[in-house]
Amino acid sequence: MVQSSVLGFPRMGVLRDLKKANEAYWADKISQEALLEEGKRLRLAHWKIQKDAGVDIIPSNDFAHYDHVLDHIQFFNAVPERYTKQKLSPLDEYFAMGRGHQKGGVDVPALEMVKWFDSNYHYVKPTLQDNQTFSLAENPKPIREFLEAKEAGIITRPVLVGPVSFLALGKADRGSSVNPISLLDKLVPVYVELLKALKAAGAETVQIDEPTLVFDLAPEVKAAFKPAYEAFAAAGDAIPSLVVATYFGDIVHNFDVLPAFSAAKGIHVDLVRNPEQLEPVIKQLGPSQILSAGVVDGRNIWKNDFAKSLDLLQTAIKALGEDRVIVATSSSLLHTPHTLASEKKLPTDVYEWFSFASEKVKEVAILAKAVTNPEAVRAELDANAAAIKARAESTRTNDPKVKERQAAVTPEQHNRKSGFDTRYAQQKKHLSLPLFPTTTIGSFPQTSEIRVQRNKFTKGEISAEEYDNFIKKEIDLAVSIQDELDLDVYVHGEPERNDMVQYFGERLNGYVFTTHAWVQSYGSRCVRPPIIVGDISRPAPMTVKESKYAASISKKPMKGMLTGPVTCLRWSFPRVDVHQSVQCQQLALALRDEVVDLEANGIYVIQVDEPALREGLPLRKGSERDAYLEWAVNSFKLATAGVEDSTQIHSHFCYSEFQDFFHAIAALDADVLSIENSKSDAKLLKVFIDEAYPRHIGPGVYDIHSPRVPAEEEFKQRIEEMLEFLRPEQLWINPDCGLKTRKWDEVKGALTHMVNAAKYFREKYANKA
Ligand SMILES: Nc1nc2c(c(=O)[nH]1)N[C@@H](CNc1ccc(C(=O)N[C@@H](CCC(=O)N[C@@H](CCC(=O)N[C@@H](CCC(=O)O)C(=O)O)C(=O)O)C(=O)O)cc1)CN2
Ligand code: MET
Ligand SMILES: [Zn+2]
Repeated sequence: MVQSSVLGFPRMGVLRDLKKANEAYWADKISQEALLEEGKRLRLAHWKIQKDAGVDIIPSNDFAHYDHVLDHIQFFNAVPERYTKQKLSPLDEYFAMGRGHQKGGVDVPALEMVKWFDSNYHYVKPTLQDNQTFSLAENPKPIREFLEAKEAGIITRPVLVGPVSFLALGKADRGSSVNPISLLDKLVPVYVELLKALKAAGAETVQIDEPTLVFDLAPEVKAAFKPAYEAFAAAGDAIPSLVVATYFGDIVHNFDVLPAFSAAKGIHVDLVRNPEQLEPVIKQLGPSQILSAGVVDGRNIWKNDFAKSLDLLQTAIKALGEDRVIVATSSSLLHTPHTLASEKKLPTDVYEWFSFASEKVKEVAILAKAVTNPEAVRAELDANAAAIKARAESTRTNDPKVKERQAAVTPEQHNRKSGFDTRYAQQKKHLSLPLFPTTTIGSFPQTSEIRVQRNKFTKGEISAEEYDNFIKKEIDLAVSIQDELDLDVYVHGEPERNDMVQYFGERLNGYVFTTHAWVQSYGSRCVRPPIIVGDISRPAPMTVKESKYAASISKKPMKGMLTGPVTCLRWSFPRVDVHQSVQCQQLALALRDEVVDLEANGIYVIQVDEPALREGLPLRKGSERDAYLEWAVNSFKLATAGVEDSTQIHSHFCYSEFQDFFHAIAALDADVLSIENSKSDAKLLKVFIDEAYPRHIGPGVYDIHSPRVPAEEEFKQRIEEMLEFLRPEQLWINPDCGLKTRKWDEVKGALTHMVNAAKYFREKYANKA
């Protein structure tokens, strides 16, 4: 019999229940018991959804109150001393690592949080010491949750991040220099202890995730698999059997690692991303090893094409036999929304094209039956074929006008009229900016008042005019505060935007959007990615009204604010029927019109944000990366190059790893770049001298993720450090990202100090000149 399996289920619940419970607990509105009870309720509900769908292998320990990697940090007792010494309850210590803790005399910042592979999910980085030790926490979470499910009558397959990936995804703590992978010998025995305990509790199999296998691995990381998995093999029957799971890429380039898993029961591979790895992987399996075939997409919301999946599954069964193939999701379903059933406003034809997590678990179960006995699920197969056909034939997907315009794109459209020196000379005259110009990244606090008014407008409780007037008042407030702060380039504050991507999706043809399709981004923060269903075009200006109004009441240059084509694409659910480069170029053309319209309406500084440009970089070096960089950079240039030399194009990136990516950022040819650098060493800026970067740069001078207001001295010191690497006439002074998650008093305090520091250097350098 072919079995079905799910690698992980989303945690938030139907109505973002977990977000609400966590935030209520943080605000002291509910007790710790109430929060833990809510977690338990959600886990049970999610197991039941999978059981009722007929899934054979259901995961446990995939749930997390904040992040699953953070769970491992805690149950392996790898919590840095700055947290343990606070003697908080385990739950509070856990949240302190996730989001910092400032309460009752305790003041510790959060651990670093970074992107999970190429997704918009963020995990907490294991932060390791030179003298790091590991041990198993008392009553560790994987055991607790396994028993919880068992009590409810479900024998689950616990999920663990494997030891090599756990270490490889970590880093040395500040002040330590340990190479994380060198800690393997200390960590593996603790895994063995945990696996033994799981076996004793009744677990037959464990899913052990080693997703780093899709990367190009450093030799010492690659070499770590053998000793780790030999230690597991040596434990024999004392531990459950293991299925080693990989996802988000292919593992063919790491086949020399596979012998390390010879004692494992099976290997899971992502056949959505890389179907071509199926046959080579089959050849690599040991004589009785199982293939877990990831055919149902964990990263996107399209209904599975059963005919296509069944083809892959048949190939596997022919080679391995029914008992050695498991039908699975490609990855955890963490990256998909909870259920399509909540969507009451989708066009009916389009509704039939999608599957969210609760529907995907049914697909896995149906495929497992269909592959050996199609007649048993004939109705489901027919309905699926009809839905796939309807989408293929839909007129929604095709817009001949968009295609015509794409066919007519010329190389010249990607280039500004003149080089930077000529442009800058004109911009200087036109904008009359001082040395060390100050600005912000776009958003100002999204207050609860703003959310309430938007919600009322969405529900029809206030009219469009009332909502517009409210937004105007918010812009008035933002402008008057910037007057007081004496900033140099203003922003309107983005009060009209629910989210920097969703907002644009809602204004473009070719998109549909949802009402409840939330996906966790980090901790309790969620996003509702809009869905690209067809060719994209712009029916009308999207931001001109607000920017024009803001400019009309402002005595300084007003910066227009757009989300770039790559970020719009990456933070949406893209189509899978045309290449992403095609969708990105369509977005670029729509944004190009917006940029030109902003300019025509008196906006002469325009920022096009691309924070997802780096995240979209293919995980492995090589030709795929080069191809991505070419179309991604071209899309940005196409979107922005339609303006006069005197109009200044800014772009913003909020991640610090720009070194390996420098050439792509430089190739964008933006007049001004703002980058997140506040948490890293200013030395990283050296690349800008080494590469003789000619244009202007605003490395974030402070971290907006923290409520903390840095002193004026800290700003001065930071700027002083930056001036070691950047020329004074090149340097802008700005925060490291938008201020939407902050409160107004924090913003005013920090920006006052920031502007004062800029003025200090302005004076100092004026005297020098
Ligand atoms: N798409 C995207 N990805 C990103 C970022 C980003 O800004 N956008 N930033 C980086 C970090 N990730 C982030 C992700 C989410 C949030 C965030 O603040 N999310 C908000 C939701 C934002 C939103 O869409 N809000 C809507 C809907 C608000 C809402 O909750 N409405 C209630 C009803 C209104 C109420 O009574 O509160 C509901 O629908 O239930 C709005 O403002 O209109 C949240 O989780 O709280 C921040 C950073 C990387 N990835
Ligand atoms: N303009 C956007 C903002 O200020 C850029 C955010 S990048 C995640 O919020
Ligand atoms: Zn940002």
